[in-house]
Amino acid sequence: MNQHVTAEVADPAHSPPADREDVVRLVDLKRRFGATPALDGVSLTVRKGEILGIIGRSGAGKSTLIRCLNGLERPDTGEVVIEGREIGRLGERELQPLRRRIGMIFQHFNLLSAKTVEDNVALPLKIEGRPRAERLARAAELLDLVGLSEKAKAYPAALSGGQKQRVGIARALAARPALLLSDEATSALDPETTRSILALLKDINRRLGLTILLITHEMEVIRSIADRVAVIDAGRIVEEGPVWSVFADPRSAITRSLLGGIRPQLPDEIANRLVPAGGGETILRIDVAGEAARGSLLSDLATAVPGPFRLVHGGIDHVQQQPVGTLFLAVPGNDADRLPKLIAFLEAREARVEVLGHVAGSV
Ligand SMILES: Nc1ncnc2c1ncn2[C@@H]1O[C@H](COP(=O)(O)OP(=O)(O)OP(=O)(O)O)[C@@H](O)[C@H]1O
Repeated sequence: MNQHVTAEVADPAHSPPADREDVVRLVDLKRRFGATPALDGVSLTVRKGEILGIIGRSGAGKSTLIRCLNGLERPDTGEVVIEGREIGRLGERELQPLRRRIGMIFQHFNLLSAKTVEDNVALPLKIEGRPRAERLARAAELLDLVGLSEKAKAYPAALSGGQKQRVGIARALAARPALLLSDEATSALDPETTRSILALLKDINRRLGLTILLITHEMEVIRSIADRVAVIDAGRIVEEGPVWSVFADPRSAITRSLLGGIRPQLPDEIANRLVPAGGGETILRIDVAGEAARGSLLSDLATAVPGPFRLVHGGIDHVQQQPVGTLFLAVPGNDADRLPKLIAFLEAREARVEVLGHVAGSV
């Protein structure tokens, strides 16, 4: 892939953010289908230059949110403001140019099979009535950006899924949008291709300052590239914040459940032996992040509260360059004073500690 953005690509619409102005602002959006509140008071902003991930389970309201954003659906109440313009009051004709400010990529790519790769990429410019030479020049520039120059004359059927999505990304950028809206864009791809597409999106975001709103049901996608995450459930935003802090300290049950697969869990062979009370060993779950996870927490703990403990599972991971970790400790012994001291020491270091239970003997 071309690692250098040409001056022609890095136009003002793509320049890095000078300030934190909002590209999209949703204010108390409500949309009901019969008795179902698909959106139940959603307020959100997408800031210029950021990658915001919206995650939710099936039926949470993600598609309705997207349709309200691109004007295909009118909310019952609330405002959709794109680059400072409230789209709710606009007629279909006024909506068209605003829609072009949003480039979209889709789970199933939505390429036109009868058109070549370069014509697919150039399609938004054709709709704008741009001359063919200009369209093809822009398509060539974008195919270079996504690393597919040699496929310009190929038809979509000759491409792999990952290549098709690269074409989709190039097409979404053709009209120099203010926002790239990614609707489950990696859900149909294998893990390796997913990683390469997410890396491409991150790269485009960094180098061109492109604002991205990414809708997904996979926490791994959020973790790989988003700056901020909003969790939607039953039409409401139940949690929102920088990705690393939501990973480190998920507040809602739905976030914890969405994180379930990628946060360390107590191995079954220990979890199955847990009992609420008794002798043997006490099993602690310790969640740490940021500064607390950077220091020498465990050796400091051993010095401050002498006596044995063992790390039985877990470790420190990195999310957005921030350490985020979960440690499972087994603390033997029946010194009733020691456990509260251990917990107090850890909490003073801003770790969250949970006593999961006890195992007879040792784990
Ligand atoms: N046109 C419609 N008519 C009736 N109910 C609808 C309609 N569109 C959405 N809903 C309902 O609104 C709720 C939110 O649906 P939505 O499609 O926005 O969720 P989603 O998060 O995109 O789900 P998925 O990931 O499965 O696509 C669901 O209960 C859905 O059944």
